[in-house]
Amino acid sequence: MPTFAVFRSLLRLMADRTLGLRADVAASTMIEVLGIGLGVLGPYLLKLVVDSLSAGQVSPFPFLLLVAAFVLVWSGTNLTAAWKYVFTTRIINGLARRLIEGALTGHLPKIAREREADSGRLLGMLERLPFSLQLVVDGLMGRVAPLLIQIAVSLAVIATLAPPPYVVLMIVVLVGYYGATRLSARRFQAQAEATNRAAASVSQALGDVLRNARRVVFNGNVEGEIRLVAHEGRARQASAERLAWLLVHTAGAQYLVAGVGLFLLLGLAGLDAAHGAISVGDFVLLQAYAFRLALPLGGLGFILRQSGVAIANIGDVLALVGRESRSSPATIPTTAAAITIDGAGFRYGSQWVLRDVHAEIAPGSFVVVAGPNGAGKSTLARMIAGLLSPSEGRVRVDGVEMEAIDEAERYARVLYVPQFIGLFNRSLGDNALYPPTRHDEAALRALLEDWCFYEDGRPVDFGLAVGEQGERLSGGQVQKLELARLMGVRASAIILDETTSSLDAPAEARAIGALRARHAGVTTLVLVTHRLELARSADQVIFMRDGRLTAGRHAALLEIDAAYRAFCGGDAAA
Ligand SMILES: Nc1ncnc2c1ncn2[C@@H]1O[C@H](COP(=O)(O)OP(=O)(O)OP(=O)(O)O)[C@@H](O)[C@H]1O
Repeated sequence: MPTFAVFRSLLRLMADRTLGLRADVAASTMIEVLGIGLGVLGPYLLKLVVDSLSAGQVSPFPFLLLVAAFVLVWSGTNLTAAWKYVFTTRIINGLARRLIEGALTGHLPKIAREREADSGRLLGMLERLPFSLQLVVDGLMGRVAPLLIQIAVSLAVIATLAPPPYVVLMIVVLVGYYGATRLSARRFQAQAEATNRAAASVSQALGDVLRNARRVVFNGNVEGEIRLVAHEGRARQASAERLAWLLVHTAGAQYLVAGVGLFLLLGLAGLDAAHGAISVGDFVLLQAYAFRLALPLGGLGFILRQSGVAIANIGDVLALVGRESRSSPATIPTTAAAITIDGAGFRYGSQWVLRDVHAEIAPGSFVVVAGPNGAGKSTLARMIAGLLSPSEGRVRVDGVEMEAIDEAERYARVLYVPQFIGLFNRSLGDNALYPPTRHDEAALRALLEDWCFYEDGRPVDFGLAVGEQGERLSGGQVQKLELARLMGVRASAIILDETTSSLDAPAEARAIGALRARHAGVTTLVLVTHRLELARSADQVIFMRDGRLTAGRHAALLEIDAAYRAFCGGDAAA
């Protein structure tokens, strides 16, 4: 995102009434204006001190008054900088909060839908955001505007005190400085974006290793992974160094212009002062303003280097904000879904994994989707749930194509339970009662105890911290918890993508039996599974192989589909 677009978006957010930052922006601007005023006044008071000294006769009281005023103004200038920080901190926190909320609202649905979504990269991006805002809002926007004002005020003051050639000289120097900066700006921005991408790759690599700590450690590859992360780190470092060198070249050109200008200014002013054309005080004033301009311009170089990467980071986050709006609360469906799969197919990129499949799923029925690994079962399940749009044909729920329905409505109608149930690192109760379940704790506890949540019959502790991804629970317990939660969910259809894979056969039969009884007639249940115990009692089996499907009752499929017979193996006889 171009730098000015980033600035524009940030300014718009600062002015947004709902964000409540207007008062802080106004306060920080007023303090800045005060600081600039004092900053301009300081050198002028110093000139008066020097002039009164050069005049020879110094009366102590007015002189000390002048010195006191100078010291007060000097202290005030520094105090305003600290005072302003209180308000910029509020502005930065407000912006960070809004941007992080916006990015989560906009991007979470994408992460949920797409398997390739990369949460490590996003986490790094959001973690770097407050620091990036600090650099851009406080460092760049907070300094460039005052700097420009300061330049204008300094020029105006010099114009009133010094002969016109000095003003012309200063303008020429500033234009030259701007030109030297502008020349390398494009390369600088491209390199800053590359450095930001390299930083994101480090976040991604680190996130990946941390998430897979067990795989790394148990396979004895800590060294290998550290090397991999270090490799990404070196790439980031190399990119940051290239950025720093670009800045050195830019600074070289800038200071060549500024140095020549300063030499001419001080040289001419010194000679004029020596000849009495200007006073020594005027000379002091000129050099003070010249340095007042040169010092912040020099500091700007460092800010520019840091903020180039920061702007790229903020641009990335801004690009995620508002791509999807926060959905309005969905109406809770009251009838079971009828699902029609009509010539549907799906391809990932150019690779077709499903072609021209047809099936009808009756409302309120229990359907088992079975088939070998990679046959396309999850892909079909995700198409039914409206997470993937068919690449050909149509999938309709109650006669409506899912992509035509608002996202919140879509998920309220058809609830998809993914293959991997990642629990929150919260209490067992928080996970078990996670929305949209409407169960109460007592009912859920009774259910879990009935399903032998603990083999030894221990009471279920709802306050238990389950750990990251629920790792303090067994795989079967996680699935029992999820299935128990679903007992309290109201939806037109629930798609269980291998949600029973860790349960033993009796536990699976009991949990699915309970779900069927609970949702009888009001919810269509679709279970993706490799195990065929439940296929026998299902209202329909959808058997998938090589991206195609056959559908029917278990017994009928055994009759007509040799592949299904082979897939069932020993079960076929049963
Ligand atoms: N995001 C993706 N990008 C590219 N290919 C994908 C993606 N997701 C799945 N696939 C491919 O699509 C094919 C079908 O995958 P799918 O997960 O639907 O199969 P499945 O029948 O559910 O398999 P399993 O029983 O092993 O879970 C596989 O070859 C898989 O590699």
